[in-house]
Amino acid sequence: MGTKTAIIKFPGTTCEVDVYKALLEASVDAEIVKFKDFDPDKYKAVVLPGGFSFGDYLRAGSIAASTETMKKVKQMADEGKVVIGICNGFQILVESGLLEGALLPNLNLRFISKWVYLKVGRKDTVLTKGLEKDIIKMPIAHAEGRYYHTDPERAKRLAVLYYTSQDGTVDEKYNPNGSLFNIASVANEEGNVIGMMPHPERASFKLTSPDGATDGLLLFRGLRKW
Ligand SMILES: NC(=O)CC[C@H](N)C(=O)O
Repeated sequence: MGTKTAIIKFPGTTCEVDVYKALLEASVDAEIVKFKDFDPDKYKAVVLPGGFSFGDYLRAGSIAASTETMKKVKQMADEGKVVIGICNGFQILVESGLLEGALLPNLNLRFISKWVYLKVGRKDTVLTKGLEKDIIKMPIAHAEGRYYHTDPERAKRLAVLYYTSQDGTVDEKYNPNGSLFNIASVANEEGNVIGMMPHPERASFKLTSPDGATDGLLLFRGLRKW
């Protein structure tokens, strides 16, 4: 089995270079791979970065979800390897059934781009295990990020990050898109498959964060430790 992390690029993926640089900063050995060239045996982990795969046609993530590539990613997940979806990557993971729930259009039907505070609900996942902070800060940038699950109890069980105030109050006031229970991220039970709407790669460098926040890097270091 390979030791590298694959960053998979579909047509329309836009965040692969940012993710690559952030993983490098977190000392994770990674490379960008075009979706058709992806060979699962070469990797121990996969990141599906953000963007607009296949132009977000039908629903964001739905066309990428039906590719042969995602069958291979599912096989990796079943073997216990790591699968991480960021923003459009999260949309692909729910569309392909690797994660439960759905990502609906934002309640205000607009693309929302802003920095948010996030409360960490689960510390048994690849990205949050051993995380020293309980509240982290990162930007969101999406039009279809309203998390929904038909079973509210399951949603609570699987939730990893919640939109919150700076001091950790989870309230509708701090819900940017209408997500169920303010959920910004969910993982599977095992914690090896995780999706999140916020962009950790955009909060990994002091130079490009408004107040020097590098909480995204803490999450990527989780992958390194795992
Ligand atoms: N930043 C992104 O990954 C964009 C997500 C997605 N295509 C949306 O607009 O909902």
